[in-house]
Amino acid sequence: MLSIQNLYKQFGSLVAVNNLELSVAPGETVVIMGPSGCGKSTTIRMINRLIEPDQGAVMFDNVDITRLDDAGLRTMRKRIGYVFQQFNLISRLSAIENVMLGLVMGGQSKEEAYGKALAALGKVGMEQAIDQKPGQLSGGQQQRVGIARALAFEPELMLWDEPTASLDPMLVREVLIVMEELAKYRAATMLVVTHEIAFALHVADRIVLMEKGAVVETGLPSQVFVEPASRVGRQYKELIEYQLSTSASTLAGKRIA
Ligand SMILES: Nc1ncnc2c1ncn2[C@@H]1O[C@H](COP(=O)(O)OP(=O)(O)OP(=O)(O)O)[C@@H](O)[C@H]1O
Repeated sequence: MLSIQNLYKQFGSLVAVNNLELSVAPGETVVIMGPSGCGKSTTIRMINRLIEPDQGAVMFDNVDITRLDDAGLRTMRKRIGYVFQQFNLISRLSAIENVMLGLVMGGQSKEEAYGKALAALGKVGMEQAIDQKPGQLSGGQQQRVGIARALAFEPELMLWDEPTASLDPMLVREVLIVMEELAKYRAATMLVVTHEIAFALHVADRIVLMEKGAVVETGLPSQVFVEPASRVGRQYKELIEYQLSTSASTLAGKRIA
């Protein structure tokens, strides 16, 4: 469904993405991980051209997104949902107005947009708060509205750029649960950049590990995190083992276990 070929991006003298190759099959949930600055966000943003690639192709349904003109790109973006790290909601608009806005701007009638926005807010468990303004919502609720805004277009592909990174740790879970549900029901093909290891282990069909702008390893979570073939994979394995051992001993020490 999505095939990224030879993708390259340089900022000044810094090579952020270096001839990256990556494919995602229909319905798959692929999680991209790797150290800070390895080019994850730049890659995901080049797919819908929030960042223009210097070279390479992004084939989606046999169309090269990098070669689309403005009108073609606008049409294509309706098929590709994008969830940002920052929620980017408009503070003077209610939750449902935020979700409706893109639909109405895309030419849909208010009635049609309202119906789709309501359904999308229902999918993220926000039907009780449709009239609240962003300032009245928690960070987790705001991000769920951000997810509904993408879902309202019924996208075939959803791109997630660190969707929990701006959240208080106590609110991360509610967003991960929504993402897990979407992955479970294959609501869309999902390409997710995240540092949430538990989500990657539990929900991803496939993990892609990046280092220095390129893919260094790809495989099932059970392969990549258990028998890693790359340096980055071994670092994640050690991190997971450390987290498991410290949580187990802490729980035992606190007599919770
Ligand atoms: N607009 C820009 N101008 C200059 N350098 C940039 C720009 N955007 C990203 N970079 C640099 O490109 C490299 C890759 O950045 P990117 O944000 O893609 O990394 P990342 O893997 O998503 O990191 P993180 O996990 O910290 O978000 C980094 O060295 C970053 O500083």
